[in-house]
Amino acid sequence: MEQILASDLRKVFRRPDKGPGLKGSVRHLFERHYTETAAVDGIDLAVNRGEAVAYVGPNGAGKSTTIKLLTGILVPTSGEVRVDGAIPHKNRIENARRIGVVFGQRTQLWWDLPVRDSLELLRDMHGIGAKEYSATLERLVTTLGIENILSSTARSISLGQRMRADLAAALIHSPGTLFLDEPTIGLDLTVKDRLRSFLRELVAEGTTVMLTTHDLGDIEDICSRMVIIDEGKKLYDGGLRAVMETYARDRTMHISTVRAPSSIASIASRIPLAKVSEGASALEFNVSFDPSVVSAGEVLLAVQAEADVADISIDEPAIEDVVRKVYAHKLKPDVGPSSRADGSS
Ligand SMILES: Nc1ncnc2c1ncn2[C@@H]1O[C@H](COP(=O)(O)OP(=O)(O)OP(=O)(O)O)[C@@H](O)[C@H]1O
Repeated sequence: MEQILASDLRKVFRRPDKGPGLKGSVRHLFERHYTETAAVDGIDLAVNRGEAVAYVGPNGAGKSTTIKLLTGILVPTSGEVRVDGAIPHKNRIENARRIGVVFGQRTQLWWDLPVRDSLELLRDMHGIGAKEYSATLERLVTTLGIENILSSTARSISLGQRMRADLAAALIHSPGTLFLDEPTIGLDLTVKDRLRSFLRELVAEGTTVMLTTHDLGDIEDICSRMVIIDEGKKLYDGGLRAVMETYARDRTMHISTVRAPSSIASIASRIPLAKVSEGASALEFNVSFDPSVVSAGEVLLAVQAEADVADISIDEPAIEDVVRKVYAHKLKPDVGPSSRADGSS
């Protein structure tokens, strides 16, 4: 059954178009001009229960606006939206009881209250029974590792701790649908891993997750389906694997050396399956490779045989590049939950 349903969903923002200075403001009083932006422009979406969907696109594509429409924060200009059977902006309280929301940049914790008090306030707001509350709290505290921050105020904890506490706040009422907007932004790798594996567990248990992120690692770890939007319109809806294998394969290793390598060509000849290019200075160069063909370890061994390596870093493809490539090559959309490109359901 579909947990999230959007049909020809549109949201148009209207901004006053004033000329500069006082003259512009006065003229606007008599002659009103507006600029309209269709932030969400005819989106159709059907997400099944227990599905984890990555909702991605470049800056300004309309992701946050869609999430706001699905969570009832915004009212659509036209079209239909339903989450777990309810119309979010018409049944705001009912909807809030059934969904969990994490906006990575904001917190729903009370800033000056201990985390435990915030969770208790949410318990009262959602009318959760004592037994159910203590069982859910115990699970969240253990899985998210937040025992030692329960008595600290949200103001006084680190970003990683706050994100985990925020996730606990979003899940304290055991929602069936979880909306996550950049949930791992600014977190270190250990905390990211912990959050990602917890989210995988929830999905396996049947929670529906809609994830907005610029982090390809989040997407690969949590989701099996990807929806790409740009300028408010859907560009791709289908299996994640098809997109990743076609457009997000290559990694780039940036290498800096103690002495300038004698020849880039001789490095390239050792790793014919990779592409070697010059770097920003004579002491740097880059190797682009497909990890399914040649591993990072093999690349490094080949490089070390020719150059005195001082430091390396490896870039993952940016989500913006993936979107650009999907757009440029028109990867065939595989719309609909029952016909994923990678066969997942
Ligand atoms: N309240 C608003 N009033 C006017 N225009 C808005 C408003 N909110 C968003 N927009 C515009 O709608 C478009 C989509 O914005 P939105 O925040 O949904 O994009 P996004 O995909 O979430 O971007 P980002 O990745 O930068 O967060 C943008 O052009 C933005 O300027």
